[in-house]
Amino acid sequence: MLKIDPELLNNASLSPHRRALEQGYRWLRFDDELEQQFRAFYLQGHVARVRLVTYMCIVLFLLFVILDLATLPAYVSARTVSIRLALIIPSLIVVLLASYRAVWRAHLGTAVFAAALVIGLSTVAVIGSALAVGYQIPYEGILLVALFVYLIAGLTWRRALLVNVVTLCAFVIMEFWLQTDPRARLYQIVFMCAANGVGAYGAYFLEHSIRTTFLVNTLLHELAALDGLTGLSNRRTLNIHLERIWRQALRDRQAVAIAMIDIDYFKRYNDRYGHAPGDAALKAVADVIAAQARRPLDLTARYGGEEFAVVWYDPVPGELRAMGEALAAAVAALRIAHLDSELGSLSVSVGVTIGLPCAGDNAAALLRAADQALYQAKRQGRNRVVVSEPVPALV
Ligand SMILES: Nc1nc2c(ncn2[C@@H]2O[C@H](COP(=O)(O)OP(=O)(O)OP(=O)(O)O)[C@@H](O)[C@H]2O)c(=O)[nH]1
Repeated sequence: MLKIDPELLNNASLSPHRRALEQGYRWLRFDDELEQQFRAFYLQGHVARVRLVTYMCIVLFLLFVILDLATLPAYVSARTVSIRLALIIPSLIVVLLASYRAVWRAHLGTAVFAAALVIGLSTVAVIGSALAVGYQIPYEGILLVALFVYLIAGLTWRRALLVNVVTLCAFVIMEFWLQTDPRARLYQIVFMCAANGVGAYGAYFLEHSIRTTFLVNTLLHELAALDGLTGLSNRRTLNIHLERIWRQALRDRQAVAIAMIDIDYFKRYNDRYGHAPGDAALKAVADVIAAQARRPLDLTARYGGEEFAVVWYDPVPGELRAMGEALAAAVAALRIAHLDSELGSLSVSVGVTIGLPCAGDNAAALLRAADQALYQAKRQGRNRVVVSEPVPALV
């Protein structure tokens, strides 16, 4: 198993990904929501490979058809070739189609699972159909299929195990039914079980590592993009997001608004109540701020210390003040006691501004204008909202 650096876990926020890494996933399953995310990640990384492997399989099975026609008596090859052409090749074509059609791609995993099942059972049928007419054909092909299903097909471990257990059962039944040589039967069943053991063991560790990679990837992304204390975006993410939606707003001829929010007298709060309650208050304020920007292109960030930013894409200009006041009211509604503030409870000052992007400008001017509005709110006595004039030349 891959060992995770404990420092990485200590620094990451308490996300479901961190929890999964701490709790482990020896049964190769996460909680429902995380499992869905993992499946999407797994599929995304496997589409190209599954497609390539499917082409290889089609070529391989067509070669088997040629081999059957060249080496087997006609009364045997008539059976084996028809199974390969009527069942195996069509199931592989379905997988190929699912890998190409965007609308079907969500079902690619199911298509591979069904194809693997068809291939496993058809291979048993190929061997059985020959045995039924008294002809022993090499059974090694089915060992190849078992290892292929575990290690190459891109199936999750549980699905690969299910396919192989079903195939193994069918193989054992077929051997007892049609195999007349008890020594051959014993050897073939033992080798099938051994191939399953080796395949299942290898596939387990492979998927465990892929799950670890998925979790660590997400944690690293969180560490780079989010603020560790509040879980909001950090300043770097804010800047990247702002530049991105600025360009989009320029294309769509839409406005962008920013609110800068700063907790009032937070130094006094820390001094009176201590740093840990200060952290808890920051987190509570961050949570209510996060609830004020929910549309896909909106963003809430911790700008630094006790200062936050909210970005709204395409807001209604006449509602800017109301949006700023909603932020301040949501914080006031927390009723966090602050006896060293005139109000007796924690409050925020808010500066809001709006801009309509023009070619050649950038979002920094908007951020500066929101910061100046916040500065004015502080100078005017705190616990208030100042809405600045739209950024000149931007609106
Ligand atoms: N507990 C805690 N405090 C923090 C954190 N980040 C910054 N601070 C504190 O926030 C305080 C900010 O103080 P100032 O910049 O003087 O602002 P203020 O006391 O809020 O005064 P005004 O903004 O003018 O109302 C400082 O005491 C910082 O130590 C943090 O992550 N946790």
